[in-house]
Amino acid sequence: METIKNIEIYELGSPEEKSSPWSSTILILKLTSSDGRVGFGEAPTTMMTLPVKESMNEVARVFQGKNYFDIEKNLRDYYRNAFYVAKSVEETAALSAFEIASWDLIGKNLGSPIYNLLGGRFNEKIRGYANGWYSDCVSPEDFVSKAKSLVSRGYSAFKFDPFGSNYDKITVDGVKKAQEIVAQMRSSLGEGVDLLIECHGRFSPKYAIMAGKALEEYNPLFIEEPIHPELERFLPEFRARVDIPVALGERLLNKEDFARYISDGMVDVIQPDLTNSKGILEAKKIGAIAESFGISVAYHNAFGPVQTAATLNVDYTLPNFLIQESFEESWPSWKKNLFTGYSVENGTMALSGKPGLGIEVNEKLLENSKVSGMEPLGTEPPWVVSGTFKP
Ligand SMILES: O=C(O)C(=O)C[C@H](O)[C@H](O)CO
Ligand SMILES: [Mg+2]
Repeated sequence: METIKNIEIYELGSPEEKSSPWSSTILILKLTSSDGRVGFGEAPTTMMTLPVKESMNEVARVFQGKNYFDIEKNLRDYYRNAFYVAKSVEETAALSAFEIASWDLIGKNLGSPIYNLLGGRFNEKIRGYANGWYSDCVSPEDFVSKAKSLVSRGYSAFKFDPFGSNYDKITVDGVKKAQEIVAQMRSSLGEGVDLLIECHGRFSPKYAIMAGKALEEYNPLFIEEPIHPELERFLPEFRARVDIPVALGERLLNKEDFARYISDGMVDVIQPDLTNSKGILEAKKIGAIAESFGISVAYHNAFGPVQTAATLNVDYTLPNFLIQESFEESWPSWKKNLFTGYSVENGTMALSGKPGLGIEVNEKLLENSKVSGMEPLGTEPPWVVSGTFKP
């Protein structure tokens, strides 16, 4: 029986090269098995780096010495012991890292890419959309100029948050400014490009409807997290009043949450983040739940390279896959060079096809990028693309 022997947690970053404020550090898990194989996982950070890192130490108490093939049993074993915390984002994020690293070991043990163990390549091409590209963009011209440079590199879909510093409420001027940005993006880039509107869950319901209705005529592919996440009971009204598909899911933590949102008519496109919602197998199960309701999947992917590789392995296998988020174009070099094994070219994402996740680590960079703790908060919330939370 092959077991999990060594567990190492790396908090990585670079004081010189900041990444997106919410992921200027990443948490990488390295599992070494009794048969000498190495598997990598990743947990997200945002405002929770240290709690997630501590939760990984808690989860290690369950996974240490276990058979890494026993994905279902090991996660259930944690759940049965955790009692109070099994649905905290810190715990599900920590569990995700161990689950992803276990799959990396499984694929390497069997000599197979993970996607071939989950149903194979239903999708040959994975269309990516760019996020993170619009730092310091305030005017419509700013957004268009940066987007055009990515169009020239093959991207045909762009996610962006055009709402500046509006929060809870939005002013008439704020709606007008957002409308001008989206209108200019549409008129300059044409109908062949998909526009994905990010709200970051910033609005109260009525203001979300006001903002959403102002953007209908530009036919966005979807509008993401229009309403504060705790006010999800108003999403059916938003969907009835605004003729733009609603996307959400990065903050949902398990298949039960997604089943509830879908069956209660709250969402049109789901966006699970498999480093928040317990990893690869849960992501596949969530995708199947959505498929049974005719709902598409566009996995959230905003942190690091192990997350991208794990997500791509699931993307390949989903009949109801829609489009894949990528921040790679805006990553600093330390994050870009940490692993090799997948590509993001001309707006299309692809894995190497090597066993496991399909990626290889740069050991030297792994050792040399160790940091401790997030940088202090700035003048903007850490969840925005830098330089955009402006009136
Ligand atoms: O990528 C997205 O959809 C985001 O909303 C990015 C968020 O700012 C990030 O995930 C916060 O942790
Ligand atoms: Mg989002």
